[in-house]
Amino acid sequence: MDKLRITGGRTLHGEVEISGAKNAALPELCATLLTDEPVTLTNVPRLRDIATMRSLLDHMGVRTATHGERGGMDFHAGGPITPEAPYELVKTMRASVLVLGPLLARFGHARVSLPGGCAIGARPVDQHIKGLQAMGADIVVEHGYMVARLPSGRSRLKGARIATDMVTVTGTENFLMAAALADGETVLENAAQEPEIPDLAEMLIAMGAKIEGHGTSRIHVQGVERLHGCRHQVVADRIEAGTFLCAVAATGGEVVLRHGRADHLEAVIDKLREAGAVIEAGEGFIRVRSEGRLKAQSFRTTEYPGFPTDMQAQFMALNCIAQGTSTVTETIFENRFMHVSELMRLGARIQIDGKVAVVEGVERLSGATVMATDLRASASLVIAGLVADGETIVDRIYHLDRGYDQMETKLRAIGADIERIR
Ligand SMILES: CC(=O)N[C@H]1[C@@H](OP(=O)(O)OP(=O)(O)OC[C@H]2O[C@@H](n3ccc(=O)[nH]c3=O)[C@H](O)[C@@H]2O)O[C@H](CO)[C@@H](O)[C@@H]1O
Ligand SMILES: C=C(OP(=O)(O)O)C(=O)O
Repeated sequence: MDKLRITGGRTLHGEVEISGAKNAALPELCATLLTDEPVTLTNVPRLRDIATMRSLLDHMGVRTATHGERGGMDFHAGGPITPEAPYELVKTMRASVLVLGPLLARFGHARVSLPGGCAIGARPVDQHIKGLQAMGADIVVEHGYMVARLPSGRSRLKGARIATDMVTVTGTENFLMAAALADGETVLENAAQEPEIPDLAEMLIAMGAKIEGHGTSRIHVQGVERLHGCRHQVVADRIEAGTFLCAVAATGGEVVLRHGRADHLEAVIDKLREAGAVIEAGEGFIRVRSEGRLKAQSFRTTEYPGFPTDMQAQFMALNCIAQGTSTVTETIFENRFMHVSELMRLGARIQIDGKVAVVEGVERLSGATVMATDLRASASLVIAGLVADGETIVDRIYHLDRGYDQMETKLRAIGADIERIR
């Protein structure tokens, strides 16, 4: 099993290219199921989750290929498609639930395994099921599978008003894709506004979908009978960019993130500035400079445009060595503090009380062997390892490979002492 060996204490200098967003690319790969014409995506990141999603599409009969362009991938769901997502292929990736909407919308039936258990919380899919039922689908859960079909006599989902009990990102994406091919108008109330949603909507519009209001909490979709092929560039990964910003802020140094979108990261950038980092941004770049000890920042995770839960662990690593005491409140997932015990093995002082972690900044961390428990927890341990004295070994980095495109190569290029070992 791969591990990372990090020797801490180096400042970071240079440039990093930010990859395409995992959380935009995953629904966009699923959207290729909506048409029998070829679709080209560019800027698809090289990640384990993308490879898993590609295997799932291959299994269904979609022809997939990579090409020379940066992150270029071609998809063609023009032949016979088996609308089934087996457990073996979906167990490691929750985003596999995103094939349900497109399969139902185009083929009228689907059999999709419930996604596997996830360390950060229970993560039910009840809202996905309820919303698609409101669009006329019959869905039963049996033997661990969602078995969905249209009632006899119907060939398309029907437009509906869907108001979810909470804001759900992949739920909104499933409904968008399903509604694009439905009969009539769908209105999504309480829709997620994360930048990955408008990016998916832009792709669907390029395929011929009629969508308005994406990027707000109310989205209108006028269903069309068929969608055509398109070419779409995956938006830059705001969480990868935020992770590098926190890494440089914590270690000190000056780094430019190419393709970074500061407008998608305002909540994180505001906190980094308050902490003392200097951040400038322009068209397609973000520059971060940091020296000396930062001031700890309290924050609370909320839906976009609030502070993203996917940046909580990385910012907490920074708070561990900042001056002062901070509170970190996690409101989205009930079990997203698993990095805390590992950060404490490096010398961090943290106490958890329900949804709140109280972090007392210390002057230094000291390297140790730690275990990654989930994707962003892994990134927080890497940041902590970069600032800790001596050697840190981060074990189980298959979590990191799910969502970061060559993280150690990018960090080494800006001066980090980090290597992958087996
Ligand atoms: C592939 C992808 O894009 N993943 C992101 C997506 O996950 P994902 O879309 O799975 O997260 P949601 O926005 O759906 O989850 C928000 C909350 O709603 C709950 N919920 C959700 C759906 C449902 O049917 N029932 C239910 O109870 C969840 O358990 C969670 O507590 O948004 C999360 C919140 O920004 C991010 O952390 C993930 O990185
Ligand atoms: C939780 C995450 O991803 P997923 O929803 O794919 O598990 C994440 O990207 O931080």
